[in-house]
Order: sequence, then structure tokens, then C-alpha cells
Amino acid sequence: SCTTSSKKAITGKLLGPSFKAGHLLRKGISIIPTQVEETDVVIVGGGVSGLAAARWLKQNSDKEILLLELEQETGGNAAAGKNEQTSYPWGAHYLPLPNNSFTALLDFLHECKVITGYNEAKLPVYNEYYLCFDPEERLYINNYWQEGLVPRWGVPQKDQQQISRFQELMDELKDAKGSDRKYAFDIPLANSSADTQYRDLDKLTMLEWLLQHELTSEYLHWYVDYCCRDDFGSSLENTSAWAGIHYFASRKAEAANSEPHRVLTWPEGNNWLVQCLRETCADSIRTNAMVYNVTEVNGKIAVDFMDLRTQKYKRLLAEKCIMATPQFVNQRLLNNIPAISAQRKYERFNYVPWLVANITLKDVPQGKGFGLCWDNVIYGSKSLGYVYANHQQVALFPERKTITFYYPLADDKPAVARGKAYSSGYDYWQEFVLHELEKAHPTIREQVEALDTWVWGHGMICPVPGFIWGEEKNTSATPYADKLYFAHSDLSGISVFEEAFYQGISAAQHVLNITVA
Ligand SMILES: Cc1cc2nc3c(=O)[nH]c(=O)nc-3n(C[C@H](O)[C@H](O)[C@H](O)COP(=O)(O)OP(=O)(O)OC[C@H]3O[C@@H](n4cnc5c(N)ncnc54)[C@H](O)[C@@H]3O)c2cc1C
Repeated sequence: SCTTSSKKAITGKLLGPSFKAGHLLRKGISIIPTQVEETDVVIVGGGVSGLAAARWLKQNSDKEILLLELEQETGGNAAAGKNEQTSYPWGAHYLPLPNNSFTALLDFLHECKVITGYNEAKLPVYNEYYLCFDPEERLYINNYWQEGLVPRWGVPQKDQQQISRFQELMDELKDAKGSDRKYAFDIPLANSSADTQYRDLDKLTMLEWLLQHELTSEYLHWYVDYCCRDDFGSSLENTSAWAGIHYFASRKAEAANSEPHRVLTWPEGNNWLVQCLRETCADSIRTNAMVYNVTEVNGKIAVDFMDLRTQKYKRLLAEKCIMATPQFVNQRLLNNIPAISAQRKYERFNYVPWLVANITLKDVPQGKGFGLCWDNVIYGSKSLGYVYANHQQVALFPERKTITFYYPLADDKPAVARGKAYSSGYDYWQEFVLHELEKAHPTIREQVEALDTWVWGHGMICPVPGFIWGEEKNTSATPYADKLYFAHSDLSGISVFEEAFYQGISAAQHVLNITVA
């Protein structure tokens, strides 16, 4: 924690990923450790991608592996916290029902009993405790809470018609296939059609695409912009149209006991899934291990790290290594492999900063209209509203409620937004969050007891036009010398659990020389 405050009797802290480590890595460490250990495979980074790679190697080989994670806990962006009443997410909070073609993910969900079995039609049966309970979503619009997030309350007829036309276009694109017979939009996105008819949409912004289709309604624009901010932290103006459409057209789930649009969620968000992944490889994980240099020594990969607990420097020598770290980190770690540092460019890897707050209240004030839901969004606000963490608890009427507020800092260029975010203290963020929430709940301040904030300086990769199917990302994902592999969600270009999981598994398959299906 950085600072604490008791302003207005609301207690709170400002938290975030290890800032000191980032500073050390930017400055550079040139120490060559004398303490050396050997292993078969090293995985750098213990987010979803690194953990998915470790699980796969454990289950499909007898290789000795070691996973090095900078923070005290694994999980990366899918971090979670806890108060006396409930667990809550600091990052990722839900997983949409996956496509049934993504069998590796279904197998994992079966393993951790999120899927309890399959019906006669081979459709997955989902555990009812993890399917988001009703009521799922509401939107505060024209001074009223309406059910669902698509704007309707007080929305003029002509706008509603445009919204319907947009939804019809998305439904068509959901079924569309390219000349290679692959879906135009699929998850993992690497399985999507290579047909230029679709991939060329990556050259446009989502706003340009809407305008090309004469979709001009401000209500529709707000809704699509909200969806881009929710999934990518970016706005209509800087999201690739391919990525924006992917949000609506890539999901084709079918379940035995659920509507396809429902989501899987837990009070602690996707950290629940992280714990399941972690259990499969716990004995191979070393936390508080800050990797600062990865290089090639006598045909092996040398991974140098500092043990943050003992301040000792160590080297691991491995046959193979998976970098499950984002490229803005790899950029600092791979400088001593000339073939990599000379060839790779990172300018187009843009990471949007995010602000997340967890707020404990006596009660969420009731406004006019539909009651408290899991996801509560405010029309016209640049925040994503809030998620109600107690929603998935089975206990009724908790004494205190906890809500998680999300805000992507998408208005400035990422580096500028990051600078501002790092230089703002706790009091600034407390006021910022309360001000946003007051747009729907004018009396909320009186209810708040604790308000903690978390700044993600590099929250999410932003799919700016030309990035997803561009050269730069492709080059960064290419393995080096059959020894060094890359597996972070930024190499998909969109930051979601499914892509991180896919990246981890496909790197692990490459390590084992298995051709990826
Ligand atoms: C606010 C927010 C909300 C989100 N909500 C959702 C959601 O609801 N649903 C969803 O599917 N996705 C969501 N996401 C995205 C999701 O969290 C990510 O896609 C996914 O968890 C990323 O996993 P990863 O392994 O690719 O990367 P990361 O989580 O970035 O993992 C990288 C790991 O590497 C470690 N590391 C970094 N540097 C070093 C070093 N030098 N040495 C050792 N280790 C190092 C980091 O500490 C980290 O643990 C959200 C993201 C954010 C920021």
C-alpha cells in the first residue's frame, strides 16, 4: 500500500502492482548471478497465461518446470482481495460461457467442476453456483434504472431502430464464415478466418465502421463505446473495428442449462479460476522472484532473477523458457539477445491504465426502477459502473455490501494517462470514485465506510487499428531458436481470460513440439 487516509470518515488505501520492481527494471540491473540452478523449463510470469502453461506441462509431460512470479501471489491482472464480509476482484471478474469448440478450456472447466457434466446432446452442464445469478444487469438512464444494458428507457424510436439494426448485423456476423470455412470471428481469435474481407476490418476504427453503416444514434454509440471500454479499455475512436465486432460476434456458446449470453462469476472474480490453475502446479511456483534478464548461454536459456525476500540474485539455466510476461516487460528483459532486440518493435503495444475501487457500504441506495443487480452501469458516465461482489453469495441480506467500481483511463494517450494516474494520490481517487457514483446515487457518500483503490498502470492491451493482424504483434509472438516461447494475452491483442489461457497452452504445446490444433 502507498498511502492511507481517513478523510470524511471513509477509510482506504491506494494499492497496485509492484511499482518498485517496475522502477528497478527500467533502470536496468547488470549483475550476473553466481548462484546457478538447472531445470527443464522456466516460465516467467504467473498470470493466467503462465499458470495455464505450467498446468499443461505438468499434465502432459514429465519435464521439471519452475515458474517465477514477481508479486507475492500469482494471478496477475486477475487479482482479488477480501474484507470481513466477502472476497472481491481487483481485476478480471467474469468469464463468458466459452465456445464449445474451445475444448481445452472446457476440459479445464470440467476439471474444476465449473462444468459438472455433459447432456445427451453433448452440451456442457454448468454449475448453477457459478452462473451469474439473476438479476444480471441494469442501466441508469434518464434518471431511472432499467433492466439490461442496451439503452431503452426514454430512448426515441429512431434510435431504438438503429440499435436493432446493429444487433441484426452482429447476429449475421456471428454466423459468417470466410472462404477458408472458418468463422469470421472466433475465440481464441487465432482460429478466426484469414479471409481479407473480414481481417481488413482491423484497418478501420469501430466509429468509422458504424458511420459506414449509417449507424449514427448517440445511444447506440454510447452502448458500443461502453462495450469497447468494458472489454479493451478503449473508446470507439481508437478500437479496431475487427476487435469491436469480435466482442459481439465471436461468442457462440451453447449450454445444456443456460442461455448462451450468461456469464460465469465468483465473488473474487476470475481469481477463483486462478486458484484452480495454481493448484495444478503449486510446487513449481516461486513468488517474489523478479526476473531482470533472459539470455542465451552455451545453448541454454539463462533466466536471472532477484529474490525480493532475501535480496539475493540467482540464475536458472533451462532447455526452454516461456515468457508469460507482457511485451513492455519483455522489452527490458531480452536486451541481451541481439536477434530479438534488433528485430522486435514495441511501439504499437499500447496498454490502457485502469482504476479499480472496492467500496464497502452500509447499503447501496435504492433509486427509481429496477433493483440492485450483479452489473450496474450508468449511462453517459465514462466509468463502467460497478459490480456487486456479494451477488454470488448464497447468504441473504449481508450486513455490509461490497461493490467493485471499474474505470479505464481511456481519454488520454496511454503514457499520458499513466503519468497522471501514478501521480494522483489516494484522496484524489476517493473523490473521483464518489463523484462518478453520485451520478446515479446522490446520497451514496453517507453509506460508504471503506473505499480502497487500485491503479493498474498497464491494465490492458488496446487493440488499436492494425494491431491484431499487424506485423509487430506477429513478430513478437514468434519463438526464438526453438528455446524461447511467448505467451501473454497481449499477443492475442485483446485481454480476456480465454486468450491468456490459449496463449499459455499453445506455448506449452510448442515446448513439447506438439502441433497446435
Ligand atoms: C481492471 C481489469 C479488469 C479485467 N476484467 C476482465 C474480465 O472481467 N474478464 C476477463 O476475461 N478478463 C478481464 N481482464 C483481463 C484479464 O485480467 C487478463 O486478460 C488476464 O488475466 C491476463 O493474463 P496474462 O497471463 O496474459 O497477463 P498478466 O495478468 O499481465 O500476467 C503477467 C504476470 O507476469 C508477472 N511479471 C511481470 N513482470 C515480471 C518480472 N519481471 N518477473 C517475474 N514476473 C513478472 C506479473 O506480476 C503478472 O503476474 C481484466 C483486466 C483488468 C486490468
